[in-house]
Amino acid sequence: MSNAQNNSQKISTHTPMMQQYLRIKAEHADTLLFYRMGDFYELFYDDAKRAAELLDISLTARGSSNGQPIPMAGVPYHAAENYLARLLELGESVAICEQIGDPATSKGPVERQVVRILTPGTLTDEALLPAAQENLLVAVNPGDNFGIACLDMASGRFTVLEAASREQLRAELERLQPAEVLYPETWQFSDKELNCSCCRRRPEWEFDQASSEQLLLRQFQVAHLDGFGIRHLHTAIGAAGAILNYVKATQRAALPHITSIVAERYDDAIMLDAATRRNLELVRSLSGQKTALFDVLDNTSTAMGSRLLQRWLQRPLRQHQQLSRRYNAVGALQHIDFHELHQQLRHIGDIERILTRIGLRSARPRDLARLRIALQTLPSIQELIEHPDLVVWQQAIATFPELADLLEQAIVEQPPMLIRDGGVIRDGFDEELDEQRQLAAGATDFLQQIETRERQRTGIMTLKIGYNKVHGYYLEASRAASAQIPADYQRRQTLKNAERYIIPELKTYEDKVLQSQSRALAREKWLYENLIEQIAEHLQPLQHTAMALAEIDVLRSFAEQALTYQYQRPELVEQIQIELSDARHPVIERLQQEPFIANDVSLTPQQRLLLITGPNMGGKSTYMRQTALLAIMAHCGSFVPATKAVFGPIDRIFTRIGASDDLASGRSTFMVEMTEAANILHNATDKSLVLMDEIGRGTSTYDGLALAWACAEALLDKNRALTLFATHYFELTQTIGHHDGALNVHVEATEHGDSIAFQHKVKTGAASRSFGVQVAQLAGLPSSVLQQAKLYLQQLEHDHHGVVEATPAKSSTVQVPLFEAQPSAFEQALADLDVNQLTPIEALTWLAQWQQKMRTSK
Ligand SMILES: Nc1ncnc2c1ncn2[C@@H]1O[C@H](COP(=O)(O)OP(=O)(O)OP(=O)(O)O)[C@@H](O)[C@H]1O
Repeated sequence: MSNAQNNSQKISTHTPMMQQYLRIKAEHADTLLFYRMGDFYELFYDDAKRAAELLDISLTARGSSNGQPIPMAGVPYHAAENYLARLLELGESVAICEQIGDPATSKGPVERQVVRILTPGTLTDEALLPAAQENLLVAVNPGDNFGIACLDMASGRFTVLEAASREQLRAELERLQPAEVLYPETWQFSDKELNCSCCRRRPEWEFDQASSEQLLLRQFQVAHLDGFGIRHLHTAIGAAGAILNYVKATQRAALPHITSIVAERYDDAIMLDAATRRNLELVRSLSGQKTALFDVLDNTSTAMGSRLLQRWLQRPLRQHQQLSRRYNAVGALQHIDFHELHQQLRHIGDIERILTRIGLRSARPRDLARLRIALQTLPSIQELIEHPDLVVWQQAIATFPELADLLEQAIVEQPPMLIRDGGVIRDGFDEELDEQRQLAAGATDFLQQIETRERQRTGIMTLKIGYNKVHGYYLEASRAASAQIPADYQRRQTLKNAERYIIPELKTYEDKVLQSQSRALAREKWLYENLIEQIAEHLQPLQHTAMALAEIDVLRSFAEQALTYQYQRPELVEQIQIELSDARHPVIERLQQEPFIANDVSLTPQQRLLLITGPNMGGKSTYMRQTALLAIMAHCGSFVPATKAVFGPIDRIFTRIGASDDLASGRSTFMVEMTEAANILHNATDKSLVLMDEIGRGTSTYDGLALAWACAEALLDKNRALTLFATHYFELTQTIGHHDGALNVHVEATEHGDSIAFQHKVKTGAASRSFGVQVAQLAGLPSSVLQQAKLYLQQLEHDHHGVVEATPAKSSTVQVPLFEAQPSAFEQALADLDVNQLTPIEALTWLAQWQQKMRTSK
C-alpha cells in the first residue's frame, strides 16, 4: 500500500489542504498528481519520491501532517512542459490538478480539480509530441480473434482491424509502434509481447461490444455503424470502445476532431510480419542510425507529410488502380515547379495537429498565427497543382478565404505563447476591447504623470513608481532621501536601501488601472475562445484539406527523388512476376562512396527461385533486400531505382535474414531462424516474395544443409513462392539449382593472389567457391590464424569425408566438400538419389542416416 493510500485512511488528521490533496489523489492512484499551489505544481508522498528520481529534482518535505514529514517535490508551473515531456517519455502518466476557485474569496483551501490527464498515448500539446512521428494509442481486445483499434489522438485518425493470430497481432504492433496499449485486465499477455513500454490493464466492461457500439454511435452521431463498414468487426468494436472510454476519461473534454473510423482490411495491403518489418529497416534501422528506407526517401516539406510517408511505407497497398493514380501524380508533379511547391508547403506547417488542438479548444495563439499563414497559402498551392493527373488532390484542397481574413484581422503578427497575459488580439478588431485597452493605457499614462510631478515636488530625482502584488502601486525612494519625503506620504515597506510609500491619489488610480486591465484581458480571452469556436465549425473540411496536403507533400517528395536519382515508374501487371532491370539498393547507393552496381531480377512462376551463391561481402543480402525494398516503394506509389520494374500481384513479403538471439523470449539464434522459416513455409503463397538468407547456418553443416535443401524444395514445390535464396552450401547449386523452376545465380568476385575483389554483379550460374578465408583476411584476422586456416582448408579439400584428423572436434563446423573427383560411397548414394521423388522429410531422414553412418565409422 502506498504512503498516500495509507494516509488517506486517516485523512481527517491532516491539514485541510492535505485532506483535499489526498481526496483527489485517491481518485488518481496510478498517475502522478501535479497539484497546483501558486506558481508551482507540487507532488507529495510516493509521487514526490518518484518524480524526484525520474526528473532529478530535489526532494524536500512540507512541514508535517499527521505527525510525519510529508515528502514533497515541485516544478515551477511556467516550466512544467519540459518536466512533463520527460515523464511522459518515460511512460508515466500525469494528472494536472489546477486551482479553479478564487484564493481571495475561498474559505479554507482554494478549490482544485483535475482538469486533464496526460498519458503517453493521448498527447496533443505541441511541446510534448515528437513532430516527426505519430503517437498512437492502441487497444487490443482478444476474443475469437484479436480486435485492434488505433487512435492517433493528435490528428483524430481512428482505425480498426482484426488480427487472426498472435503472430498477426505482433506484426501489427510492430507496424504501429504504439506509445500506449490498453488491454482487458483479465488477459494474460506480457507487456514485452505488446511491444510497448506503457501498457495499461483496463476494466473488462470497457471492451464490451454493445456498450462500445453505443459509444461510437454517440461519438459520430449516427444511427448505425454500416457507413463505416465496421459492423461485423466485433472484437475491434470493443477495442475502439475501450479507446473512446479511455480518451474521454483522460481528456475530460469533447473530442470533435474524431469524426470517423476506418476499417483496415488485410487484403488491401501487402502483409509484412514483425520480423520482416524489422529486417527490412523500413522506417527504423536496426542500429538506430538514420539509414532506414524512410530516411533516404523523406524529402517532405511538412511534418504531417513525413508522418504519412511512414504510414505508407509500413502499409504498402495492393490495389493497382490506386497505385497507378499515385504514379500519375508523381509523373505530373515532376513537370510542375516542385521547388516552389516545396516552399509553399513549408508555409502550411503541421496544420493537422493544429486543427486537433482547435477541436479540443486547446489551441495556442501561435497555432492560430500558423493556421493563418497556412490558409493564406492554400490558393497558391491549388494553382500550382493545376494538372489533369492532380485533379483529385486539387479538388480535395479547399480554400477558406473568410477564415483567413478573420485570422488576419483578429490576431497580431507575432502573438505571444499564451493568451493568459493578453496581447493576442489586434487593435481595431473589437471596439470594446479597444476601449478597455485605452482606459488601461490612459490610466498608466496618468501614473507616469504622477511620477514626474512627485519628482518635481520632492526634488528626489530617483523617485519612481513601482508595483507588486502585495502593496499594489507605490512610490519608491532611496533611504538616503528620507529627509525629503513629504508628510502626506505613508510608508508601506522598508527595504535594505529604499523605502516604499503610498499616497491616496495613487490608490485611486491603481483601482482604475487594474480594473480596466483585467476587463481588457477578460474581453480578449472571450474573443479568443470565440474565434476558436468559429474555426472549429469548419473542422471537418479543414481536416480533409490537411489530409490532401499531406498526400501532395509525399507525392511531391517522390517526384523530386525520382528526378534527382533517376527512379523509374513501375509497371503493374496481372500476371505473377517481379522483373527488375538494373535495380539498385535505394539506401546503400546513397550512403556509400563507391559506385553502386545495378543488377537484374527475374522471378516468374516458371523461374520462381533464384539460388544465390558467392563470397561473403559479395552482395547477396544487398541484392535480396533491394528487391523487397523496390517492391515496397512501388506499392507506396513511389518510382523505383531501376531502369525497368514490372510487378505482378504481391500478397506478402517474408524475410529470413540475419540472425540474432531473441533473449527476451528465450530463443536461441537457431530457434529464431527456424521459427521464422516455419512461418514462411506455412504461409507463403505463389504471390509471396520470400527472401531466405543463409538458412541453416545456425547448426552443424549437415543439419544446416539438409534443412536448407528441404526448405528450398518446399518453397519451390509446395508454396511456389517467388523466392530469393542465398546460401553458402554449394551443394545446393547441384540439387536445388537444377530443379525445375529454379535458377543458379552468383555474385561475381575475382581473386588476385591472396586477396579478393568484389564485382557485385549478379550473373547466371553457380559460384565456384566461398573465398571465406580471403574475406576474413580483409576483416583483419591475425595472419597466424589465417595461415592455419589455409592449411586446414587444404587438408579439408583433400580429405574424403571432410574430417580432419588433427582437429576432429572442430570438423563439424567447417564447410565440407561433398563433390570430389573420386566418388565416395556417400557421393555415389547421393548421385543415385532421385531428388524429385523425395519429400523433405525423406530427404532429412536420408541425410540423418548418412550422418549416423559417418559418425559411427569415425
Ligand atoms: N551491387 C553493389 N554495388 C556496390 N556495392 C555493393 C553491391 N552489393 C553489395 N555491395 C557492398 O558490399 C557490402 C556487402 O554486401 P552484402 O552484405 O550484401 O554481402 P553478402 O554477400 O550478403 O555477405 P555475407 O554472405 O557475408 O552476408 C555492402 O555493404 C555494400 O557496401
